[in-house]
Amino acid sequence: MKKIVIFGVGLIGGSFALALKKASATHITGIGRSQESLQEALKLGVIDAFSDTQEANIHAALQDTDLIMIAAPVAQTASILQSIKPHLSSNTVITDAGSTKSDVLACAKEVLGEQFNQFVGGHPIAGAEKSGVTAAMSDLYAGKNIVLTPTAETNKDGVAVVAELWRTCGANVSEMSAETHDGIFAAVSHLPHLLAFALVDDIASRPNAAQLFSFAASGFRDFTRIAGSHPEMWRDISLANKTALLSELDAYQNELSQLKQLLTNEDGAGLQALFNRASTARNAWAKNRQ
Ligand SMILES: NC(=O)c1ccc[n+]([C@@H]2O[C@H](COP(=O)([O-])OP(=O)(O)OC[C@H]3O[C@@H](n4cnc5c(N)ncnc54)[C@H](O)[C@@H]3O)[C@@H](O)[C@H]2O)c1
Ligand SMILES: O=C(O)C(=O)C[C@]1(C(=O)O)C=C[C@@H](O)C=C1
Repeated sequence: MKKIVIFGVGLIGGSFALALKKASATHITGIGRSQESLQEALKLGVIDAFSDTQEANIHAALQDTDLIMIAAPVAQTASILQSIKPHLSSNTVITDAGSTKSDVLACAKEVLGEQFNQFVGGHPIAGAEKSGVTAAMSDLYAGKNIVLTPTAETNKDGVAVVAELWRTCGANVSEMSAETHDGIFAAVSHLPHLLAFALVDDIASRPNAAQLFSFAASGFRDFTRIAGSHPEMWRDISLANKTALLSELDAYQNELSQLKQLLTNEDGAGLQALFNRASTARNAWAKNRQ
C-alpha cells in the first residue's frame, strides 16, 4: 500500500495510520470535518497531508489511492461514501472501522451500486473511552481482534488486502457475517456501554450526586470507565444496532428481575449461586485473554 486516504482521523483512524507508518512507508492523507484536528494530526506525524470535504479536494486526494479507510461515526458513512463515489477508481479498495456492520454494508450497497464489491466491512475490536487524534496510539491494534464482514459480492483480493493491512498493524483477523457480528457486539460491547452510561446518568441526576461521586472508588471506576466514551459515536451505534440492542436490554432486565427477586426473598444461597456463576465465568474469560 503506497497511498491511503483516511476519512476521520481520530482515535481509530489515527491509530491505524500510526501503526501502518511504523511498519512501512505509506503516504496517508486525512480527510475530515475539523480542519483544526487534521492540523493536529499533521503536526503529530499521524498523516502526511490533509484535505477538507470540498468535492474538488476529495477528487484530488483520491487520485491513485490504493485504499480508503472510513473511521468516522457510523451515521456519517452514507455522506462519506456519496462524496467518494464520483471519484472512485475501480482499483481502490474501500474499508471501514465502524462498530456496527449491517447498517454500514446496507449503506455501502445502496451508495456504491456496482462498485459495492470494492467495499470490505471491518471492525477493530480495540479502542478506548478517549477520542480524537491526540488519543491515537501506534500499538492500539497489537494482538487485538479485527472482524471483517465480506459478503458473497465482495472482491476476494480486496478482503486479502484489508486483512494484510490489519496484520501489519499487529492484529488477528477473522471473518463473519454482518448479522452475526452485530448480534455478538450488541451483547459484549454495546450493552455494557449503555449500562455504564445509564448508571452514571442516574447517579449524576441525584440531589446528592456530589457526595456520591466523592466516595465512589475503584469498583465504580471499573464499571463506568466506558461512560466517558464519545456520545455521538455511541448514539450512532445504538441507533444502528437498535434491534439487537433492544433484545439484549430485555435479557439484562430479566436477569435484574431475577436478582431483585432473590434479594426480596433474602435468598442468600440463590444470590451466592448467581455470583459464583458470574465470578467463575469472568475469571475464566480474563485468564483466557492473557
Ligand atoms: N472508540 C472505540 O473504542 C472504537 C473501537 C472500534 C471502532 N470504533 C469505530 O470507529 C469509528 C471512529 O471512532 P473513533 O473512536 O476514532 O472516534 P473519534 O471521535 O476519535 O474520531 C472520529 C473522527 O471522524 C471525524 N469525522 C466525523 N464526521 C466525519 C465526516 N463526515 N467525514 C470525515 N471525518 C468525519 C471526526 O472529526 C473525528 O476526527 C466509529 O465508527 C466507531 O464506531 C471505535
Ligand atoms: O476499551 C474501550 O473503551 C472500548 O469501549 C472498546 C470497544 C469495546 O470493547 O466495547 C468499544 C467499541 C468498539 O467498537 C470496540 C471496542
